[in-house]
Amino acid sequence: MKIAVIGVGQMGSAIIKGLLNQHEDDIIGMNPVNPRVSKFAQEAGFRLVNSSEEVVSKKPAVVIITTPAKVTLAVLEELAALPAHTVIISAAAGIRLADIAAILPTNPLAAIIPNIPVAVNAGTIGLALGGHVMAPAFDKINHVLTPLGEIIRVPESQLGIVGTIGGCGPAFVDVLMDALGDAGVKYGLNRSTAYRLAASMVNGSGKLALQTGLTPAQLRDQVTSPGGTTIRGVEALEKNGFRYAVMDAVNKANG
Ligand SMILES: NC(=O)C1=CN([C@@H]2O[C@H](COP(=O)(O)OP(=O)(O)OC[C@H]3O[C@@H](n4cnc5c(N)ncnc54)[C@H](OP(=O)(O)O)[C@@H]3O)[C@@H](O)[C@H]2O)C=CC1
Ligand SMILES: O=C(O)[C@@H]1CCC=N1
Repeated sequence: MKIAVIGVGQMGSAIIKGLLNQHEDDIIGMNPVNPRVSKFAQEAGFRLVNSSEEVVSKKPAVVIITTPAKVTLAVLEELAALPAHTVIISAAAGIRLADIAAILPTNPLAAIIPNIPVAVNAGTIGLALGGHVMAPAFDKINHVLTPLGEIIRVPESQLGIVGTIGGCGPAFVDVLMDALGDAGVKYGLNRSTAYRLAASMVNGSGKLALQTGLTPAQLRDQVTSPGGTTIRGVEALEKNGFRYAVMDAVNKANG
């Protein structure tokens, strides 16, 4: 399938890596030319173009927009001549499906908020469908997104909070892993061992939650042995407002 990714920055690159890992789609990236993106295209092995006209002329089956929100509608205007069957998937946080439909009224539309782990096919992708998504378009959306990670389908009204937890969340977890890494170094681990330990622990905790379906509180209770060490750490987290700090991070990012 011919897939164009418009905006080959952090998110666009992660999506391209995830797509190239999994199947042999024909990937076209579109980005203003610069050494960073040229090097990435050469190393990863996809075609790079630098104008919307070139994207339109290639008649892609799916276009994924990962440009900054402030330029996204202008970029979509440039893509208005795409064939009506081209599915448009916008990953630009804050751009509404209605705004896209005003520019591309006949194309099947979807809005997503992916996250950076799509690069290793372990992403979390909030998905809201827009107009004209009949079975063939839905199949194309699934073809593109399923290999990238878990799809959380929600009404568009919930895409903001899904994007805050799923899309911003990796940065919050990265802060946690960074702090755990520092703590490991304080107690004598070398830095790479400390980071590997933290990442593996986060990976396993997520996997256990998904596979068992237990609540976070139930899982925490499995770890806190009576009179043991973990409950003392949990007490310190409560004393220091960890739970509120996390909720307030979501408040701020979602605001
Ligand atoms: N990063 C993330 O985890 C997530 C990001 N998103 C969304 O993805 C979008 C991009 O974010 P992010 O990747 O972090 O930002 P980046 O700044 O890393 O990437 C944006 C890319 O878009 C390119 N660009 C700018 N203008 C145009 C244009 N007119 N045509 C084509 N390409 C253009 C930039 O080019 P240049 O090389 O010149 O800078 C850059 O490569 C945002 O809308 C954001 O909301 C959504 C979910 C998660
Ligand atoms: O920071 C941002 O604005 C984007 C949206 C979700 C994750 N990154």
